Amino acid sequence: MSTATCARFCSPLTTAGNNKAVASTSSSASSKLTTGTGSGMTSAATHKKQIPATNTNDINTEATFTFKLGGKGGRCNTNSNGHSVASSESSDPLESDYSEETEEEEQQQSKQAKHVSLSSNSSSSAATSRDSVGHDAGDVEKDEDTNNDTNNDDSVDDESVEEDDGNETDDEEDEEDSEESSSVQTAKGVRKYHLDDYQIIKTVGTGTFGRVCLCRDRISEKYCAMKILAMSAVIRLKQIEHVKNERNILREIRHPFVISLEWSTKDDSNLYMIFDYVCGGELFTYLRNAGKFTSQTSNFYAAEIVSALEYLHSLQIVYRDLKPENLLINRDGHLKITDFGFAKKLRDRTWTLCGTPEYIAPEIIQSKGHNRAVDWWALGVLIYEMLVGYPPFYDEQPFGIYEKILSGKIEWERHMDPIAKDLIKKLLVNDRTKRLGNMKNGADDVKRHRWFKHLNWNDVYNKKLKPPILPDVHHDGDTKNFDDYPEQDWEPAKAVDQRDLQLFNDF
Ligand SMILES: Nc1ncnc2c1ncn2[C@@H]1O[C@H](COP(=O)(O)OP(=O)(O)OP(=O)(O)O)[C@@H](O)[C@H]1O
Repeated sequence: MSTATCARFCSPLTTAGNNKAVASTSSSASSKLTTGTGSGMTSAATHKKQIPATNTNDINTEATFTFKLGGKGGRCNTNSNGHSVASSESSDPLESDYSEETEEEEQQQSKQAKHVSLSSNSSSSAATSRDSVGHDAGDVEKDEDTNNDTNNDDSVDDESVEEDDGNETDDEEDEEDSEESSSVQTAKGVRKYHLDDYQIIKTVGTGTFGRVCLCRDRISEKYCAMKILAMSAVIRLKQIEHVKNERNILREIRHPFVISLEWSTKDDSNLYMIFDYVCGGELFTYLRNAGKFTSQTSNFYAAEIVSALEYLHSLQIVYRDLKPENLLINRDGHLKITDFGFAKKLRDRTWTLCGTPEYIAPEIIQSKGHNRAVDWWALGVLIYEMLVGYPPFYDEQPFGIYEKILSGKIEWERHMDPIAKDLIKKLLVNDRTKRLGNMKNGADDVKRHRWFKHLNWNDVYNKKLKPPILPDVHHDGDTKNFDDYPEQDWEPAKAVDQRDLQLFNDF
């Protein structure tokens, strides 16, 4: 990596509903790009914008694959606050990758996509970030995928149509329950949940549509995290189906390294999701503080992610937003993957452009249609970033990042663990049918790689490995590992009208 800088754009954040930027006393609201060495950074938010400087003498360049930058590709849009979100060009707020597309629609998309050049808007400054980007399927192209992709026997791609993974997991809620309360079967019997059960304590994170607050369940006295999404913002940014996907998928899954959704509800202005509170903060912060992780530390986190990805993929869920910002560390030092905003259930491929520029797989950039293989690609990027301190494909503009991803050139640190390097190379394979994890043995191929040779995977799942980092927390509700966000700026979201409310009927 020839440049020492990496743009980690931390965009201004919206308060729930009023679309007003949270006062920039929160350092994460500033979007200045900085150069750093990993030391001397003062807050988690500052770390978010820095990538340690590279010693250019310490690297050599090897091409692991070569691919010509094609003329087609996707465009990343950003909202007015700088958060990158699904395209607002889609005409229908309900249109999304959740619905099954007809052949005619796909042809139409293909035509539209021919007008979308990779360079078009992708260099928007706001998208120069590690924010997730999403793009409605309506603007992307179905690729015939006649590449050598289909020639490999190990390929798990088939030509089946993407599943309508709509709200098939929805349960009918008890009709007597009001919007803001519902009865849920718990281990201790049926519990009638109500929003008033939760005492909001402090904001610990903000996102595109609202914020995440530490709160306390007055009944169980447990700390939890409440994600509050302003419906008006979700509608405006055409993210209705992504939010429903997130909730539906979270309701279906349970895994030691995946965030647990306890309950979800809505009123006439917000959607609410209640999670376990993960008090250690983001892996991202620890990585920026350390500069880079040892092979052993990286191996520990990678193993927990492999375990989680294997589980998600077994349920045909592709996660699509793997990055250190979405990995939280629990009090016990184990990981919890959070933010399922781009997760999707699918049988084969999907065409929605989403992810985070540095972590996006080539087939997403090329609008080839993508599947679970994108998660294995992102794992390769993540392992590299943990070991080196910055991602393998970096540029100040997304276009530059995409060019590098497609070029296949990776700069390797001279003293990098050769076995880890071998795994990364096998994950960062442009041809997804030859990518480790996406071949006929699935996750087993990754689990059997030499870098993981010493592991007993049952021990991984059962949290028997010793975590390399134990967060500094004094109690379960400790917020010291999160930034401070000004609470006084948080104006209540405005209620949406009945028509808009109906869009969330099944939430
Ligand atoms: N269960 C949790 N426990 C502790 N902190 C959490 C939890 N869930 C989320 N957070 C914090 O809140 C932040 C925002 O959460 P999340 O990424 O789910 O929101 P989002 O609206 O989807 O964000 P974005 O718009 O960036 O995708 C996280 O980065 C994390 O720091």
